[in-house]
Amino acid sequence: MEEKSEKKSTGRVGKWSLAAIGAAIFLVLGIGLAPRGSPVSSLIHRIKSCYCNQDGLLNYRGVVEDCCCDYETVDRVNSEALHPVLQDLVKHPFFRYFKVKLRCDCPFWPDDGMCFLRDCSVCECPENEFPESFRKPSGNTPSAEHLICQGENPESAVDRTIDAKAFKGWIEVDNPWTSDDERDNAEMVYVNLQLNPERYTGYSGPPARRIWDAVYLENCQKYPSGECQEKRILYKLISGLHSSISIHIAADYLLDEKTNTWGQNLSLMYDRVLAYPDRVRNLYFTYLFVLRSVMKAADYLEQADYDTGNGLDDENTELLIKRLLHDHKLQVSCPKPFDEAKLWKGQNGPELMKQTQLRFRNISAIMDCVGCEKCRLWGKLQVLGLGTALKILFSVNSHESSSHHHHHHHLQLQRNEVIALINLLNRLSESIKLVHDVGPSYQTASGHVMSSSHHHHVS
Ligand SMILES: Cc1cc2nc3c(=O)[nH]c(=O)nc-3n(C[C@H](O)[C@H](O)[C@H](O)COP(=O)(O)OP(=O)(O)OC[C@H]3O[C@@H](n4cnc5c(N)ncnc54)[C@H](O)[C@@H]3O)c2cc1C
Repeated sequence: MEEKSEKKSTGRVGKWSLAAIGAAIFLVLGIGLAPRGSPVSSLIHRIKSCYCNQDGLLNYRGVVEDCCCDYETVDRVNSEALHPVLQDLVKHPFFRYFKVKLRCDCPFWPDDGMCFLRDCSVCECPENEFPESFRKPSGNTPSAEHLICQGENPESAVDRTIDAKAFKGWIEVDNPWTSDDERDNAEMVYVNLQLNPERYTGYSGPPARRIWDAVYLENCQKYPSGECQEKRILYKLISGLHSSISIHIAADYLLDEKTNTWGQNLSLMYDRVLAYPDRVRNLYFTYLFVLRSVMKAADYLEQADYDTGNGLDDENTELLIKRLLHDHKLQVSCPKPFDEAKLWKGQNGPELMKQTQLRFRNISAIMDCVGCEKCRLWGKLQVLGLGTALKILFSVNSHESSSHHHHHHHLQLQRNEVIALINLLNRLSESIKLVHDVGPSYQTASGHVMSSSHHHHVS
């Protein structure tokens, strides 16, 4: 396998050099000839924001499309400021427990074999592992029948061990962008996200492909060039999330099943994401979009109640949230990562928004059809996170006053939405860092398909 990939990657560098020369010729000719505002000039603008330098390495420069910050700033602020804070934050009790309906309740393909595979490991989870106040809303712990729906690989099962105290004081409110409802308590279980990292699970082939196809083909097709921002947004958000998922699979991959060796599979990262500049650009877009929503909800997030009954941890959570929201580097170099006020303004604005909302709800429902439990967990969490970002940016007070003060007066989030939002931002932040750190090194070391320094054995 290694040999095959080596050959592939050597060929790739050649292809990149040719692509670089081609792009340079195209730019030189195109800039002079294309009239302003024409499709060609918009294409040139896009190519200008991503080009290959003299070494043939892929390099991202300029402002991230549809956003307000450039690639270098995103990389710098992310690595130096946001990534370390987010990594710390998601380990705290408030952010590590996610309430989720894990039952595979697919409304689209009821006969999907994957969804009926049962494994009773969860039955062993003793009821006293759920803190008292976790159990109260639903009356009792959900039955094993309700809890279970996992794929055939051991890697795909969700570890449901719980070890902390409860949350309180959060209001349960609607989100017009998503289909799951936190109030649907009978079906919900709590999952410790730290015990269930998003990584390789072996979920692939036609079942996985069917999900992605349904997401893209039925709900957010790739837009033709020249399409308005409102029509691009959903595709870009999902594509950015898809890139992030692929990067996490490649970053934590089962390299050798026999010895249970996990590590980075850089050739996979390249083949699935880095080889497609569009997918990388969409990752940056999604990151900035979600980051903007967090910044817009700053007042709300700062005043929210992070009490889980773990004194010092909860105080730290509040401090870290403040640090994230008021980071000096971020405020100075990227104060408004995305400008949501520009959207839905035209005559068709409200109608387009309604369509986008319906499509997003559909995508959210499709997550119930993911036939691998761990993938479903992270799929649902991240789609809820995106839905929360969309709600913050577009649904709060959209028909009333748009004044700053008014906006915050009306914003209401479920605890679970906040958990999903911050965990999503952390996942995207990790992906941005991985692309930035290992992308160029992979291309330089063209013969090495896997990084040998990152392997680890798990017993
Ligand atoms: C919601 C969800 C969560 C998942 N989580 C996990 C997980 O945690 N661990 C795990 O091992 N597997 C997970 N999977 C499976 C994983 O995403 C892949 O489907 C699987 O690894 C097979 O990959 P593939 O190479 O066939 O391409 P896929 O990733 O399945 O892509 C399918 C097609 O979509 C297009 N495409 C790919 N990437 C992009 C992009 N960024 N933007 C636009 N179009 C794109 C391409 O045409 C590609 O052929 C998940 C799947 C889903 C649907």
